[in-house]
Amino acid sequence: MSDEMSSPLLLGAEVPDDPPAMARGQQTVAILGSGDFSRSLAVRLVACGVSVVVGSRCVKRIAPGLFPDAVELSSQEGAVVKAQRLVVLALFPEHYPSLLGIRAALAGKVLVDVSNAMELGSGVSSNAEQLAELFPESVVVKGFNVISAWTLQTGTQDGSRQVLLCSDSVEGKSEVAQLARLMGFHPVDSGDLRQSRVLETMPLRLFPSWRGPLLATFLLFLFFYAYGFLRDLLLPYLAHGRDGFHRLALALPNESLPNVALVALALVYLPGLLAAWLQLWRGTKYQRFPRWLDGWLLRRKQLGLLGFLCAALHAVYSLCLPLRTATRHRLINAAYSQVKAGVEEPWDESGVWRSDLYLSCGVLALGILSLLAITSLPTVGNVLTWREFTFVQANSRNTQTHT
Ligand SMILES: NC(=O)C1=CN([C@@H]2O[C@H](COP(=O)(O)OP(=O)(O)OC[C@H]3O[C@@H](n4cnc5c(N)ncnc54)[C@H](OP(=O)(O)O)[C@@H]3O)[C@@H](O)[C@H]2O)C=CC1
Ligand SMILES: [Cu+2]
Repeated sequence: MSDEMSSPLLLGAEVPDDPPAMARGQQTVAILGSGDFSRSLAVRLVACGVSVVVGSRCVKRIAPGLFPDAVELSSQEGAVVKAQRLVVLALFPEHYPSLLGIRAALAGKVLVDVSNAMELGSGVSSNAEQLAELFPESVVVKGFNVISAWTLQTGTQDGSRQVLLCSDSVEGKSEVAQLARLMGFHPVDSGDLRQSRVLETMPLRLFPSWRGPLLATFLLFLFFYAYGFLRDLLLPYLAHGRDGFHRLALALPNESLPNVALVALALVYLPGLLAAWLQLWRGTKYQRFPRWLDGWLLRRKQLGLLGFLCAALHAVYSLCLPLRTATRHRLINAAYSQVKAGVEEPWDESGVWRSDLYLSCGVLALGILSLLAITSLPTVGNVLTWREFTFVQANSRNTQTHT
């Protein structure tokens, strides 16, 4: 588990901190549309000391009290005229052409497109690119589309602080970045307007970076489970008629899980070694890795967290072992046989030691793995210095020797 970002887009440079051209309170931002997104954004901006004018097709239809008192309501054109530079389009993209009537007013303004794609891999050009074509005299910046109206309103505490921005205009992008920063977000430069194709489909993708690791973990589990089934249940049954099929539900998963955890952990560290080896072999580090390796490197954190999940499940399963009826039965049976055989003190020194050491190693390994998992979370990783982070990551790797 390393500090890798989960998407190539997130690798974009942070937008540089410009000297504030428009300080707090001095700028007026126009928002076109009076729907959910518009309202949430207006509330947020007002709270951050930015003056807001909302442009609606019909101001009278807006319910009183929907927007904070500080927000000025106006016609679409009126709002655009009042805005110094930034005009946020809180409308659905199919309504962009309806703005052609106020094209002259929009000229020279920065249009912030917050829309999302309707389906994956639909058109060739994105909403933002189409907008730029409709309004060639305006600057188009794509952004905020991965932020929900809810996040805008409740603040930025709940994780999603990043605002991905893209535009062909560096200046426009940095103006929007400033606004995002003012609202407490973390603007990230995702490149030129072509990148909007990726940005717009992001909210539609369900855990994109988790799919591969989940599949790998599932297949690994299936493999170890099937192997355990063949070796410990089916073959003894066929060879000696020994019926151990009651182990299918708890004992067998419990034996498969640590194997999956270990292999997943190995898969976390393997691509780094492969990458280093490839760089040495090529004699340069300024060449791109093959796609499969790139994808693998980017998904190390997910693999590691899934490995951690398996290890944690293994711990819980192991704690349940003594609760099984089968265990109780075996215990009573052993006691009975012992009484029958007249044995008084069956203390097995090496067996006792082995079981204690085994459990102790398991607990330690899980503890270290937890540390690794926790420090790989961005919120925790951020409070560690780079040296501290690598120290934890490298040392945990060296001590993972469980089972
Ligand atoms: N809601 C969310 O959580 C998020 C929304 N977005 C994006 O924000 C944009 C707006 O979403 P949202 O606020 O939820 O949508 P709503 O349906 O709530 O609001 C859309 C607004 O568009 C305005 N509008 C302008 N022209 C037209 C027209 N011709 N026909 C109908 N409506 C028109 C209307 O305002 P009026 O009548 O005042 O003109 C209407 O209130 C979308 O592109 C969406 O993808 C992005 C991220 C999150
Ligand atoms: Cu174990």
